[in-house]
Amino acid sequence: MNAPLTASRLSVVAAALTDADGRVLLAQRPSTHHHAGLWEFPGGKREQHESPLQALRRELHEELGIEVQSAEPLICIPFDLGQRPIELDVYQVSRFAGVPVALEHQALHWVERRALAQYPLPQADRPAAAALSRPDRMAVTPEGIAAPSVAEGVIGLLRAGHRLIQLRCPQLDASAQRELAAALLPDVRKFAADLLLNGDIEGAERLGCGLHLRSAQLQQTRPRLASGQILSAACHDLADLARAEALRVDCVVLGAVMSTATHPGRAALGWAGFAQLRACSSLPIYAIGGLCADDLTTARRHGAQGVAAIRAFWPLP
Ligand SMILES: Nc1nc2c([nH]c(=O)n2[C@H]2C[C@H](O)[C@@H](COP(=O)(O)OP(=O)(O)OP(=O)(O)O)O2)c(=O)[nH]1
Ligand SMILES: [Mg+2]
Repeated sequence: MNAPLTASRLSVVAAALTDADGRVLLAQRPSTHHHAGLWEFPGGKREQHESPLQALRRELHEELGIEVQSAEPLICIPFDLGQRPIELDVYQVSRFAGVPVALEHQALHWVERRALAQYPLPQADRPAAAALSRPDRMAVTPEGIAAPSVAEGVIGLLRAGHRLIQLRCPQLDASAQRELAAALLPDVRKFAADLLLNGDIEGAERLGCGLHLRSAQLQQTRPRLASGQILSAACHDLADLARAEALRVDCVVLGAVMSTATHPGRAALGWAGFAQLRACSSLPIYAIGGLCADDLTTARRHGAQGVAAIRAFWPLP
């Protein structure tokens, strides 16, 4: 199945305004507008003669009565599933003059980042809410190394600031991988991080940790996980993304974006191919395949939550 090709997307700019406590401003759309009553990031359609930042300044002046002083690109989300394909270009704005007033919206709320997903948002905004509240890197453990070295490497990842780690140990049997996860969980929790157990549904259910579904497991029913247990899934195409969405996963890993030494035979999506698939899903998506931390800016520009990688993040030689 191919993603539908889109000649042009409507260019929309929006702002994640943040206050001194890091909360984000959500605005309730007017009752007369498309998506009435849903909560959004203030902004609007970019006019032809405008740059994204000029459009953002104008929209925030019109809608909130504030003057933007600086804006950093957060994520640019191509999204083709709505009434009209859009490209939602979201900027983080922490410096502005004035106090936001609802000049066009029904209401304004300053929202804790973790609570953003609890608001009814337009589908296209879901990846932006995730970009504001979840890690931009997923570190995956390398195969072929002994359990003590995996444990040492995972502690190194936590110390280096990684907060989302997928434990993938095809060299161990399922019970040894589960044992390793159980031993690592106290440290993972101490760092307020999440550990995703690769492929072991029963293990994740028992240990109360996260779970990363292999693409071959996407046909199954939703695992019984509590709301704090992150569910992610490996996806390679549109059909995988649709199944992951039906399973209500929290995020997916999509690739390969670049061809890699570990999967030489698999055709690479390239960033354009990645964005085309991204546009057909409302899930937060980590890009994988020949990528490293230097690719984070490019990843965000193509609508990715961030980058997933094995060797690029692994702290041991
Ligand atoms: N501003 C904004 N628009 C969004 C978000 N998410 C989302 O799907 N959209 C869609 C809704 C609209 O179809 C389109 C642009 O919205 P808009 O209604 O704000 O446009 P505008 O401010 O220029 O308003 P108007 O001139 O049409 O009255 O983008 C979001 O977070 N913020
Ligand atoms: Mg608007």
